[in-house]
Amino acid sequence: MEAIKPEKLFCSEMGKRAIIAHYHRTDWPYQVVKTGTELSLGSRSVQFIETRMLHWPDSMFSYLKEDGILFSNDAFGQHIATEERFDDELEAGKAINAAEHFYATTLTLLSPLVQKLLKTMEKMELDLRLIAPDHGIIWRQQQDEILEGYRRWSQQEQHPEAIIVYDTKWKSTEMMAKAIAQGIEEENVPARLMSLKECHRGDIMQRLLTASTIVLGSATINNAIMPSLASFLMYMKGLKPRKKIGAAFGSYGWGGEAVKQLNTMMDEMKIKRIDDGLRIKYVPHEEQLKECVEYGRHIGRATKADK
Ligand SMILES: Cc1cc2nc3c(=O)[nH]c(=O)nc-3n(C[C@H](O)[C@H](O)[C@H](O)COP(=O)(O)O)c2cc1C
Repeated sequence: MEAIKPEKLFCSEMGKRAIIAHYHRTDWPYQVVKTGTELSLGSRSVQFIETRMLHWPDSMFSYLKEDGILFSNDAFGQHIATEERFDDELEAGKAINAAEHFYATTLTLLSPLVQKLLKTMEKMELDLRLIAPDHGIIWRQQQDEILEGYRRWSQQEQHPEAIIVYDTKWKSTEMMAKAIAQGIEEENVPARLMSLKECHRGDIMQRLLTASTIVLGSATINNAIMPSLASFLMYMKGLKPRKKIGAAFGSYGWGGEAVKQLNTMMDEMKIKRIDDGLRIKYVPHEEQLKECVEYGRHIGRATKADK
């Protein structure tokens, strides 16, 4: 600011408050704008549309009417590092995939606001020749696809698929996870094993954005679930995924509290639990693995029955 010395600094009221909270400068030339404000730049004009909480309080779209460019702030963005500038310069599907990851890890909890925003945009009948988010690539070919993606993701549309998120110390819970996955697939429902030792929590949330079923597995350690599960579930809870069904399992030695704790956490997240879960003492033997397969089939059937 000291170097540029702008004549005016256009921002929303919330933007002004945020800038002051960061830089503590009340003397900068703020010019507060809001939805509907139009700013003439000579041969061009900018229209502002406030998009509060998408995903910061000060978020705002700026629309350059004459060129059909929507500077969309965080919306429609991606966490992607690439030399390319435009969606069509990336290999097919890569930009949408990155946008889906961004949505799953940043916007899921704000889905009701996204739905409202999409309606507002529809009413405004914007000519969207370019959508330029703050971070990520610019959409110049796949505008319809990204808007359709936001419609589906914000409505949390899902398909029958079970994501098995688990951790294990000595592999008994993993043996259970694999047998449960087998049972789910025997019911012709896709099952994806996601070990917390191998998968990033963001990647799990992306898969969970469109999958109907979450199956949580943990060994009991010190009367509790494993720390990796606790960390993942805290993250997941914040993102507020909706319309899920769930189940829990785990190996234990004596008290076996983990499954009960997983159940409680699912209840807190309003996940519709299939039942009270499956626990096996120490290492599962052949008959118990069959029980796990049967439990998987039960989850598969519940997944198919869930509407
Ligand atoms: C450090 C440690 C603490 C444990 N604490 C408990 C416990 O509080 N309650 C329990 O039921 N089992 C406890 N166990 C036993 C494990 O739950 C049991 O060995 C289980 O089979 C491990 O499953 P895994 O092979 O999937 O890691 C503990 C094991 C370890 C290594």
